[in-house]
Amino acid sequence: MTTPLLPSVMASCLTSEQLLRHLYLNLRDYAILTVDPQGLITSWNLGAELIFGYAPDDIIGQHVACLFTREDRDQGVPWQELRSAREWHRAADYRWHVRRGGALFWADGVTTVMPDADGGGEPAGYLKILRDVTTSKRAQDEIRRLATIDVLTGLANRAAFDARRAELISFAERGNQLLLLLLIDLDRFKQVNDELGHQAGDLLLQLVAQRMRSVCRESDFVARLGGDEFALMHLHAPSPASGGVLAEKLLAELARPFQIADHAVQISASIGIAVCPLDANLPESLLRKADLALYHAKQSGRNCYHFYTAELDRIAHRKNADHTEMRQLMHGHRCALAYQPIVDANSNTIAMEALLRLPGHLGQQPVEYAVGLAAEMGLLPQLGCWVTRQAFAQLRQWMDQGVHDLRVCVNTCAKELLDDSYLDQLDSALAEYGLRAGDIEIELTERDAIALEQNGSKIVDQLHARGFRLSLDDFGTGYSSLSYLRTLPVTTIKLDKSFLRDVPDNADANAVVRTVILLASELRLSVIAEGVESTAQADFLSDAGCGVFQGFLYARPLSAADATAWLQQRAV
Ligand SMILES: Nc1nc2c(ncn2[C@@H]2O[C@H](COP(=O)(O)OP(=O)(O)OP(=O)(O)O)[C@@H](O)[C@H]2O)c(=O)[nH]1
Repeated sequence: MTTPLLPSVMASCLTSEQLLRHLYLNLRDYAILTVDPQGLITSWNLGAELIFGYAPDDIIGQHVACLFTREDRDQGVPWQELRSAREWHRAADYRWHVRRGGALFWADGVTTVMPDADGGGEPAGYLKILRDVTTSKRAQDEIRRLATIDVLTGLANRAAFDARRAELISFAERGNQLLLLLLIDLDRFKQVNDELGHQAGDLLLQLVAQRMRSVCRESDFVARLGGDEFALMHLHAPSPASGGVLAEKLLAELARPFQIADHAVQISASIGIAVCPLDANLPESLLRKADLALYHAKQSGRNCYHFYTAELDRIAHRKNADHTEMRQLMHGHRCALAYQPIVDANSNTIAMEALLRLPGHLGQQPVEYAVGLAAEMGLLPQLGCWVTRQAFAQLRQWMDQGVHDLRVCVNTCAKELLDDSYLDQLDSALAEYGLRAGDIEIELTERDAIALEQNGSKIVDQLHARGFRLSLDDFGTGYSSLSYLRTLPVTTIKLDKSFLRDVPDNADANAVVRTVILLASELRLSVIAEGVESTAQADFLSDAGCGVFQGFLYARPLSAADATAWLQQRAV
């Protein structure tokens, strides 16, 4: 509603007193009132009447405090406002006020002091001007609320969680209380989206939010941090262990099937718990520790909870250091390959297995650890490509030096083979070094071969079709599922060294080895015996029909230079 203002020509003809009087009487949107030094209302304009609902006769002579809420009155706000106006000449009035009948409205106003006529001593009174801005206040509050809630579930969102976490930590510290932070991440939620669709996934998240709320107390703070990750903060915990009780309740509640359209969906969750102030008393660090615990719960097989421990921090630091080391190794090309000869019954070297060697801490770990780390960091294609090219370059060099009938064996894993660029980089390395696919033997473990098959990958067939030799590494340590031997297009099995431990002194061990060799021969597969350490073992294997060996009896893994010398010596 607009206030009818005087036309400027007319205004210029008025005295200031007339102008003020006109405004006082006509401003309908603004409440203008005066109060005496004691706070009693002395005048009341039309705007005040309209906004507060009191006629002048009803209100003049009342204390201005009656226009304030009960809480503000209890806290002395009306008197404080007059005091501030006296000390600072004005006081902002931006708060809830009370209309006649008790309804509240949000006021935007100011209280100023009116000096007494001779300009000194006590003020003559106060002038208060305000307007009703409830609509815009509610709109602002709604905007603020929307900025702090997760629209899908109605829980607090990440921003609200961050703000509240800091507040609760200081409550906990001031009140000597324990604050539990639980991070909850649904397990394999992606599958729900993939199988039932995104809408069903959304509905599930909403139902999960409801169940979480049902497990918590009113005073607990529950938020959705994003995706399928939730957080719960619980103040006044009687002990750190109560976090475990709460986590178990949550896990049990989430384990009950969710009805989504026609489907009863069964899910689980993993939970990480950190306790303030025992684990951390800074918001970021408390969150990081709960996150480490959650990561550990996921690593431990999911559907469980885990508390933060200093050991997790140590592991995380170690992992961080390993990540840095791996990045530096890849960047500075500081990896190397060693080569272990594979010999036939006549002691001819028929192949060299390329083995990755890393310096530093990573070098002291099993090679699978480094490979897993590279996969985690997205560096596996780069590492695999480096190994392949290095091994191919070495074979080329040996061929150029006159070595014939030698293959190089390169180890791979399912993750590497599943990378889209794998075949292309193999092809281009073959072309670059002028090699044939038959010069290369690709080794993968049974476990990896099965993982590839379960993944629906055709890569093993594609490698076979291109003419690469394929061998099943560490045969006998994985599933040893004989049906895979029939279906996988492998040319060779590498009998794991654990088979040879008691050969030839133990009749049962001998029987197992003989049987595996016989089976391979029936399936027209070659067998390479790994880990041959004694002539007695070699003789036994030869008698059993295995004619290809690898092990310390012949040679340990050699540097590239030593492997070259080995080959030259053999040629002589
Ligand atoms: N329906 C739905 N899905 C979402 C939403 N936000 C994220 N996601 C999906 O939630 C999944 C969360 O991924 P992760 O937590 O890494 O995967 P996960 O399958 O739960 O696997 P783990 O946590 O390792 O057990 C991703 O597939 C996201 O695309 C959402 O608002 N609605």
